[in-house]
Amino acid sequence: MDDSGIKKQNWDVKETELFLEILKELDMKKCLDGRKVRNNKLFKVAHRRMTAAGYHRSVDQLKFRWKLLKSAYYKCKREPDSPAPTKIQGWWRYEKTMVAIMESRHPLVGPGVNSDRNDEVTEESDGEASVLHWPQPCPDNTTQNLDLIIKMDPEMDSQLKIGFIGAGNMAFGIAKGILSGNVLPANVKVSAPSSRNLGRFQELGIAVTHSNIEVVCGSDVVFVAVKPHLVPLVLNEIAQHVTDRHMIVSVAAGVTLATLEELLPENSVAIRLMPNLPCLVQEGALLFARGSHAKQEDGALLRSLLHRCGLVEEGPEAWIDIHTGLSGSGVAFVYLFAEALAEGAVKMGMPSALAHSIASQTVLGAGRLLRDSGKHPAQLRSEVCTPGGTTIYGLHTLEQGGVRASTMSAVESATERARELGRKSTAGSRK
Ligand SMILES: NC(=O)C1=CN([C@@H]2O[C@H](COP(=O)(O)OP(=O)(O)OC[C@H]3O[C@@H](n4cnc5c(N)ncnc54)[C@H](O)[C@@H]3O)[C@@H](O)[C@H]2O)C=CC1
Ligand SMILES: O=C(O)[C@@H]1CCC=N1
Repeated sequence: MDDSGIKKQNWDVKETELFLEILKELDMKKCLDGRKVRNNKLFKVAHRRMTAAGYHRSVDQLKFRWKLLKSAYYKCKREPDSPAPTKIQGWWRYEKTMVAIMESRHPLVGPGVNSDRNDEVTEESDGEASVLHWPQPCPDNTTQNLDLIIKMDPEMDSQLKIGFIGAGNMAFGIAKGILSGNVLPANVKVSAPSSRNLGRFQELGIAVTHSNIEVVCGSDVVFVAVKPHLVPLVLNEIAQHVTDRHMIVSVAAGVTLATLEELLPENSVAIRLMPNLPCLVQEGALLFARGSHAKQEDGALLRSLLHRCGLVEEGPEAWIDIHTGLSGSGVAFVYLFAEALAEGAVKMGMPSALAHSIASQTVLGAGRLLRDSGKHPAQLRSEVCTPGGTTIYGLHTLEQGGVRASTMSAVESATERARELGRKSTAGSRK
């Protein structure tokens, strides 16, 4: 076979970064066990995702690129002080992600272990790109992880039918996020009693109806996005149409999995999700908990659907109310702070429009730096403070106003309120 096309590839930075991010997200450490068939599946998923992003590389090209990246990683690991040049141009850009990928599979690559450090290649050398030599079989959960990856295959998302009951702000935020992934607008339907909010969904190409039952009958995944007190009413209405085909995802604050499961037919797959409004701009923070009949792969499917909405995490149900206070409601606390920042500037004489525009950019920049640097907020705060400078004077004033205690109390109150709504929904569902 002529493999010159495999060896001579010009990869640009963005493409390589995307490839590594995909491998990291697919958690390849758990999936590659040296068996060619599994490697192939993993690289096929990566190939589809790269293609969807506009990068057309064959599976063999991806494997060869990965082999070169691994080779560079081992070179640097062997000679940390003055690594020999690698065959990867601009290697330093990728080193951090490679370390994250490789070192998360630490038990397999540590010193003295039969690691794959000897399978280095250069672009001119061996070129046996189709077999990756992984050191030893992964534990038995490999098959399960592979199932998860296959569930997360974007092609699968594109075939799913998604329904929303309720056409409010949160349904719109999630729908926008989902559509920026692999779900097609033609596969989405939303219902609400009045047409008032439906227009903006139609603008996205989503079908609309006034019938909740129509949404359920035409969907695999149904998001229940009505106000919490309406959840029992809606679930009573749709229950007899819910089958084992469905995954019912409630975003209602406080409404517990126990309530959802009580109102749905036996063995229904129910998930409790707490999103937040920045899903609208794909910067949401979402936490979900699975009901007693929702399997790990149902969680993986939901993650895959929502991955463009922002950060998606799974946790025990007890954390959902806390997340509601921290993040579902927390965005409103941040807006209050942004508004107050701007008003402070207006008070000092700046035009309002400019003050608000700078306040929003300040919140955005502070948030991105906090997330991307991985530093503790106190560390970043100290980096802004010059001794005797302006910031420490301002911080002193904030502390005198009790901003820290009142923010903590705000999260606490919102969490408690979510718990209270949960108790009410449980009582309501038993009536
Ligand atoms: N807005 C937010 O930032 C967040 C909201 N949530 C939760 O999301 C849910 C929805 O909240 P929002 O979107 O803010 O509310 P919203 O008031 O904007 O939307 C509610 C929608 O439900 C529709 N509706 C009312 N009765 C209905 C029925 N019987 N059948 C079908 N649709 C019906 C309304 O027409 C409206 O379109 C709530 O349970 C809330 O706790 C969760 C996280 C954040
Ligand atoms: O205020 C509420 O009840 C909803 C839940 C979290 C954000 N908004």
